[in-house]
Amino acid sequence: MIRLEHVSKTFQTKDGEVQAVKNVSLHIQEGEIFGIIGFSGAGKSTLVRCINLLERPDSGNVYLEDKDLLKLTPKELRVERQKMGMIFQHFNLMKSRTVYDNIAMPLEHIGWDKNRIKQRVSELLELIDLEERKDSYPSQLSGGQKQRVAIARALANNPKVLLCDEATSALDPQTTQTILDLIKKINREMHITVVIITHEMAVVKEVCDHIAVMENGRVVENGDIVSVFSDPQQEVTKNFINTTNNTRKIDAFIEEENPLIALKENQVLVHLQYQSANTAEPIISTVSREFNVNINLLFANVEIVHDSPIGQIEAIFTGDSEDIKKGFEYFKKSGVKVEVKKYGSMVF
Ligand SMILES: Nc1ncnc2c1ncn2[C@@H]1O[C@H](COP(=O)(O)OP(=O)(O)OP(=O)(O)O)[C@@H](O)[C@H]1O
Repeated sequence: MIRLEHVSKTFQTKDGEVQAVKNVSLHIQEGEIFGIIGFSGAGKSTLVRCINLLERPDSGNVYLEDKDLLKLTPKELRVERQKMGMIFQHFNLMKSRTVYDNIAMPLEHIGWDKNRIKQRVSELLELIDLEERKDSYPSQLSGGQKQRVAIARALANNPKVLLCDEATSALDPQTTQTILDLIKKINREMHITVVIITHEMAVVKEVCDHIAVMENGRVVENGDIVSVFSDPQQEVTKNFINTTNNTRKIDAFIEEENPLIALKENQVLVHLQYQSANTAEPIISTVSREFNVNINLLFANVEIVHDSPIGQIEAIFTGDSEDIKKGFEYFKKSGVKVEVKKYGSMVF
């Protein structure tokens, strides 16, 4: 649906050149919700603006349904752009226009007649559940309501793609959830491909099928959401994942030599990770029973990513080193990942 090939974008500033996007290639499939995540300044906004050519890349190609957007005439590009709606962190609504008029605006621009506009706007007001607020002005709406109006405006012209630039970053968690539910509904029921850029892992975890992680203008990791969550490769990805759970607490405990994890000589501190297919409890009790290893759970966390539970456990194992090793083998055979975080004084 959308293909970026070797896209780069550099800005000239008074302090010199800023390479915002460096040689990025991505393929966004039709019908998916694709998340682009990265810390502030990673280049996410610039990249997403290269998709609809709000920013023109310096080099590379941008394809929408196999059309190379950079090769189109201005008139052809206007037609292709209509296939992409966009929403923003601060909604970008026209303050002097009512909800109805904000949604109608893109349709007026392309010359629809009043009756056709009226019918389309009422469909959209129903979709966003704001029929009774159609005569309100943006200043009379909450943040979540404003974003719903912005979504309706972005969808007015029946686009095939919805680009969301930090669309929930200005909203509280509960309102974020209602906007994410609406985006999911639009994706599933209207078959609109969605690209979400965000710095919030919780957003990605909730809605995305696929994720690309950006750092310093590059895409450093890219894959389906469950694979990236269950087996992150890059440090930056691990940091993002840890923002949604408490496993990084254990690293802080290790760092500060917290007494909670002071180990005796026959103990090790272990991180276990498992997926839905291998629910941990029976495996833990089997290892404990069969290999005579005492397992004391410190933290446990289960993330539901795309309806698939991914569990993380921090535990202290106590026992003979040979038995603990056999226990590790049993976990690995059962599909549970094992990482020793800290040793007592035993030798493996
Ligand atoms: N129009 C511009 N002119 C000059 N520099 C720019 C421009 N737009 C972005 N940049 C710079 O490019 C880099 C990437 O910015 P970008 O906004 O794409 O990152 P981001 O990941 O979206 O971050 P944020 O979430 O903070 O918006 C930053 O160093 C930024 O200062």
